[in-house]
Formats: sequence, C-alpha cells, structure tokens
Amino acid sequence: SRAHGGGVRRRGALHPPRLPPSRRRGGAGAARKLWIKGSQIPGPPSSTPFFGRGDLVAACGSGADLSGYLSKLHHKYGPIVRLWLGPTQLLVSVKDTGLINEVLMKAEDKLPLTGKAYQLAFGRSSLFASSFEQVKKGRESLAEYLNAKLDERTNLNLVKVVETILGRVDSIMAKGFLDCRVFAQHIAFYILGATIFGEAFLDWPNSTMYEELLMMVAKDGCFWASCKVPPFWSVGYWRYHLLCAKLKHLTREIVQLYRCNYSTATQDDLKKCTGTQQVGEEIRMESTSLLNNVISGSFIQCDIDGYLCSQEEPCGNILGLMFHGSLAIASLIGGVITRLVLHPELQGKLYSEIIATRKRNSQLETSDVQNMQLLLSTVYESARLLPAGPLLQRCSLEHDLSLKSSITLPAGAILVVPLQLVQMDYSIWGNDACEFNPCRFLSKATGLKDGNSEIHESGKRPFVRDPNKNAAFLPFGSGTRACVGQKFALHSISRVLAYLLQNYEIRLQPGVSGEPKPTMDDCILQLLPSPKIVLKRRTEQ
Ligand code: HEM
Repeated sequence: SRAHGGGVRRRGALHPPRLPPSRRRGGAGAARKLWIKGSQIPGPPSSTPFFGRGDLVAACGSGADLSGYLSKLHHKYGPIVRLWLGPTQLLVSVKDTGLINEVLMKAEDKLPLTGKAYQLAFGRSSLFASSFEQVKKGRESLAEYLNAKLDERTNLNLVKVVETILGRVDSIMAKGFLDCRVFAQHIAFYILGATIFGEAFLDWPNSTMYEELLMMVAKDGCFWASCKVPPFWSVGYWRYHLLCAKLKHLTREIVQLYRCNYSTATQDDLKKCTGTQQVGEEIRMESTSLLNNVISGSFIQCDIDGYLCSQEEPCGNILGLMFHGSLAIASLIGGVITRLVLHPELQGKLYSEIIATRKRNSQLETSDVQNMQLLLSTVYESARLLPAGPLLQRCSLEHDLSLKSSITLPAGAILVVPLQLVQMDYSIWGNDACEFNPCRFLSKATGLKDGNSEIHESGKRPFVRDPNKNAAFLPFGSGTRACVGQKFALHSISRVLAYLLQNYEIRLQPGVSGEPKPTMDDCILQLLPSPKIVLKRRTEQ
C-alpha cells in the first residue's frame, strides 16, 4: 500500500473493499456483478499465484513480487489487466499512460483499508479518508495552507531546521554511525514538524520521543487495520493502542505550545503596530496571511478546536500529515543522499551550481532553488527511480467506471498503477530507463550531457523540463486524489539539500557493502541497505 496508506510488515487477513451500504446489502448480487464485469477485462484465469492470498493488500505495499507478476501480465494481456485475488476481490492494473490519466481522474476514492489504517492509528481524518466526498474540502484547505507556506515571507526557516538536525546527528554519530535513511528521516520529520507547528517545534524537548513514537505506530498501523475483527485478545493490539494514545497525548502538548506561541506572536505583532495605523494594518494582514489557515477556520483548526473543546478529539489530520509527509519526504531525501554518496562527482557539480548561484546573489535566497537546474533534476530523477510506494491505489466505491476504450471497471475493484513499471518503462524513458541520470530532465538545448550547468556556448542556460508534463512521471500521483503536498515537498527538499550541500560534504563511510535497491520497509520504498555516511563541514566557500 502507499506511503499514506501505510504498509503491512506482517501478513494479515485481507478483507474485501468495504462496499457502500447499498452494495453491501446486495451481498451475493454485488459479488456476482463484480465477477461478471471483471471477467470481461483481459487477464489470467482465477488460479493465479495470488488467488486467495490473504496478504495481497500487504503485497501492494511490499509488492516487489506483485509488480514483477503484473509486468508479465501486462506483457501478455496488454495495458489493462485484471487479477482475481479472491471470488469477491478484483485487482485491475493499468499501465498505459493515456489510460492511467483517465483512471486517475475518474476513480475518486481510495481503498477503504487506507482510511481505516489512518483512523485506527490517528483518529478521524478528513484528509486521508477513503471517499472523495469526505476529503474534498480538507484537500482544498490544505492546498491553501501549503501555498501560503511557499510564500516568500512566510517561509520556513530551513537553516534552523538543518542546524537542529545536525545537532542531533552529532549525538548520533558520537554513539555510532549514521546512515542515509536515518538522516533523511530526521530531516523530513523536522521539516514537517516546523511547518505544521512552527519553529517552536525545533526546540521542543519531546520532539525525539515524538519522532520515535510516530515511526513505531507507522510500522504496524496497516497490519492492525487489516484485521476484520479488532483482536481484543491480543496483547500486541493493546500495546499498539497505547503507543497511539501516547502519540496523541504528545500531539496535544505541541498543539498547546503552538497556541501559546501564536498568541505571543500576535501580541508582538500588535505591539509593533503602535506606529501609523497603516503599518499596523499591514502587520495585521501579514500575520493573518501567515497564520490564518492554521488558526482560523482551517482543517487544522478543526483539529485544534476539537482538542480544546473535547479532550478526546484525536487530531487525525495533523498526525496523518506528519505520518505521510515525513515518511514520503524521508524516502525522497534518503534516495537523493544515497545517490550523492554513490556519485561523488555529481555532488561536486551540485556544489559548484550552488556556489555559482550564491556568487550571483551573495547569499542563497529561497527562490534560488528554482534556478538550480541540476539540483532539481537530481531530485526528480530520484523520485522517478524511487517512488514512495510501488503502486498507486484507487477505487470507485459507488459507481462502475466506463473508460473511453469501452472497458468497464466495476465499483469496488482495487485499481492500481504499477509505478515502478511505468516510471522505468524503456519504451518511454529510453534504454537507460533503469539508470540514474538526472540529465534526462534537462533540456536538450543545453547539449551538456554531463549535467554541467554553466552557460552553454549558445548563451542559453540549461532548463529543467516540467516533469509533470510527462504522463509517466507519477511519484506524487495524479488526477483527483493527487498529492496535495507536491509543490511544498519539492521546494522544501530542494532548499534543504541546497543548504546542506553548500555547507557539508556527505561522504560514504569506508567498508560499506551491498548495492542499495528499492525495498519496501516501514510502509515506504527505501534504498536498502542504506549506506553509512559521514558529514564533513566545508571550509572553503
Ligand atoms: C516527497 C514527498 C511526497 C510524496 C512522494 C508524496 C506522494 C503522494 C502520493 C503518491 C499520493 C497519492 C496520490 C494519488 O493517489 O494520485 C499522495 C497523497 C497525499 N499527499 Fe503526498 N507525498 C509527499 C509529501 C506530502 C506532503 C509534504 C504533504 C502535506 C503536508 C502531502 C499530502 C498528501 C495528501 C493530503 C494526500 C492525500 C490526498 C487524497 O487522498 O486525496 N504529501 N502523496
């Protein structure tokens, strides 16, 4: 399952997608319809290695074998293939880019297991629910909030984020070693924390415990959610509940801290308003644009209000965002750093690009990362080769979907896009589709195959082609349920990396063995084994 859907580390019972009440009442009738309509889609007979395997949703998460199997099926049956997982469980995989676009636009719901896993771990959430109707409003508010965060004046102090992490890294290094994965996880966690709760999060003494708890809850969430009946008899289940309760308690604590800081900030802003009325208005406006989305009437505000009014409100959106955002950002940053230590020459070129940009502007401005072509293409290329999960998952809970190609996708079917197959398709990406080559995202006009971003003799600077124009580039999904945090994530990741590489050289620790490969672990695809690294502060700049 996807990053935000959580993954299953242990095998658990799979139960069919939860149908809407009207269809559930249909029972056998609905199952018959699913079977009849599903049988019209090309695919193998029901006796496949996956039929009756109760852990198939798990396989969607850890699905190397499923992706491999789907690859063979697509080869044999074409761009759209059905796979029976059980008499009432149908999986349909779509690999052709035209069809993918259509399916991702039309299939508006997520698998019910996704929403259930979030709800079990974090409580009710209007962002990570299964039905599109439930998430529509929350998506819009979040997009508004994140766009405000991208605003120059309201931008997160990433320098402080990185320095906080490096403070932690020092203590980790003193105890032993650091690997790309752990390093990236810390960075992602603090980016998200500081974005949602403000800079106070960076000084919060309980942040380490919060991170550890979040990761522990993330590990097992989907497993417990996949149990048909809550296993009240299991000690593990109650232990999991206890962890979730602790996590919610800590969330409440940081929310309270945030509230206090916000009211102090507002007081300070208002004190500054003792000048002219006009200046006062400006400052008031600024603090409104800065915090309005958080404090008044936004989706997070509902959570916060809920906390304060009834002590039981679970803060589902905040925790859901911390979970999905930090895991997905960590996977991407971890992927980039791994590539950089394995390709030190690329790290050198990125450093030159950063220094050249800084020379032009004396210091790195927030908007400068938009002009760092090699850095951006390195991030895109890492996302292409290492999406957060192997499959995009959707479904349509209520209605059958009729595609232009006259194929009907029955309501309740598990619809998947095998991301790794699409993003490494030779026919789309060329013969080097499986290789790491950031220059594929740079314009041909540059003619600089080695990624050197100096001005070309034609006088033109290389530019990055917008990857979203390529229908086979889907690390953030697409269509009605596409990731709301894409712009924010790409921008924050690029800025953090620019700051980090400007000040530090990241080196591979000697004696590391094993070629890192995309592996599903802790709900997310990661490059494992994760290389051990050393950070060396740069002196000459
Ligand atoms: C590198 C970082 C990230 C990656 C790779 C990523 C990837 C994804 C993907 C693949 C989806 C599902 C899209 C689909 O089904 O079409 C998704 C959904 C979502 N993402 Fe992200 N994401 C990232 C960061 C973030 C951040 C930072 C936020 C917000 C702070 C965020 C918020 C969401 C939300 C709310 C959804 C659910 C949308 C829905 O179900 O309607 N993501 N993300």
